Amino acid sequence: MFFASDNWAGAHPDVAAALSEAAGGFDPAYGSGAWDKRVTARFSEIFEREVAVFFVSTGTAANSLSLASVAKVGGVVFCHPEAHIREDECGAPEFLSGGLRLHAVEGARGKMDPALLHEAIGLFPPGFVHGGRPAAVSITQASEIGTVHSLAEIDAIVDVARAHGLPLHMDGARFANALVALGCTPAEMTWRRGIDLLSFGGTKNGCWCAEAVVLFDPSRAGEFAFHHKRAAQLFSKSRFVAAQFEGYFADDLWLHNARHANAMAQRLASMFEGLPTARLAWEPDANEVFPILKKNTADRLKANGAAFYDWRAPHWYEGPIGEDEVLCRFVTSFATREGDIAALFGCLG
Ligand SMILES: Cc1ncc(COP(=O)(O)O)c(C=O)c1O
Ligand SMILES: C[C@@H](O)[C@H](N)C(=O)O
Repeated sequence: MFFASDNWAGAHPDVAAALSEAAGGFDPAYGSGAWDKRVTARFSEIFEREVAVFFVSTGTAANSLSLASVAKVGGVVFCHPEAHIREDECGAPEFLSGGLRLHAVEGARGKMDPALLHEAIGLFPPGFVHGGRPAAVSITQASEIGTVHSLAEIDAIVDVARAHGLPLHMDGARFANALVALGCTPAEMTWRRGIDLLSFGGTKNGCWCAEAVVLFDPSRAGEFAFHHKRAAQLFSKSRFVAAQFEGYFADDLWLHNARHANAMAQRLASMFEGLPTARLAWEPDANEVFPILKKNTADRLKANGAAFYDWRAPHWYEGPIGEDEVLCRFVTSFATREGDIAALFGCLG
């Protein structure tokens, strides 16, 4: 009954098979081999335009290098207070960019409020060296609290960023989950809306260790390559990341995995809503479920072997959480089975 994180799930057998298949023979190293070229071409097909792709080891690396590539001296990146780049990357974006600062912009359900974003950017008037200067805007899709920006919500954020001449980064650690939740195309959810740089995550959705930075303006690849190498993210045997993505994209496995994970989250959510000792803090849009449980219910689930996290209530969340209650996070994945959910609730009798 593992619901702590989709990071706990293993690799999908088809991705594992693709990796094994790539083990034999020789192929040029450092991103210049046949696998690399094939997978870069596949990314361009998926996004319906030529893109530059750089494999990295973690989502933190993808986020940090994306932001480093648009950094300026005294630069400020605008993101939600709960953004992973601000809360869970130990200063890597700031460090790898040579000192970018992250400025939090409030908004409900894990998504920045465009009006507040416009206001925040205005706090940094041109030439006011003391405060620094705007450098980029970053959104997370799907968000850290399992919500998904609608296309209109992305447009509203992009409009503000464009009005101020700022590039847009998307943290897509759970990109596939958001994509299938919206039912749109990868292009519609990214560059056609004005997204410039994408952290594309495969690890949580069935890969062993496969993350990538996707540049929708391939002319930026030359400069990005130096950020990538300096951060020690240029894999010598990059074919083994490429091979994972090849298996991941084959027969739309990535979309099937994400649809399954999201469906399991919906199932989990409906089960919580049927419990007298639980209620949903907010509806899940993707594969993360946030119920408020009676503490003794949470304790019983853990005592029976369920793995999930207690979660700090976001400050935009106004719903009451009683003294005898706790907000929790349950994450589903491609590997979650109906039986896992039945077992979770079975132990409550
Ligand atoms: C929203 C989000 N972004 C990025 C990441 C990347 O993190 P990591 O560096 O652990 O791969 C995670 C990890 O779970 C995440 O939840
Ligand atoms: C750091 C932790 O939050 C991780 N990103 C997860 O979602 O499980």
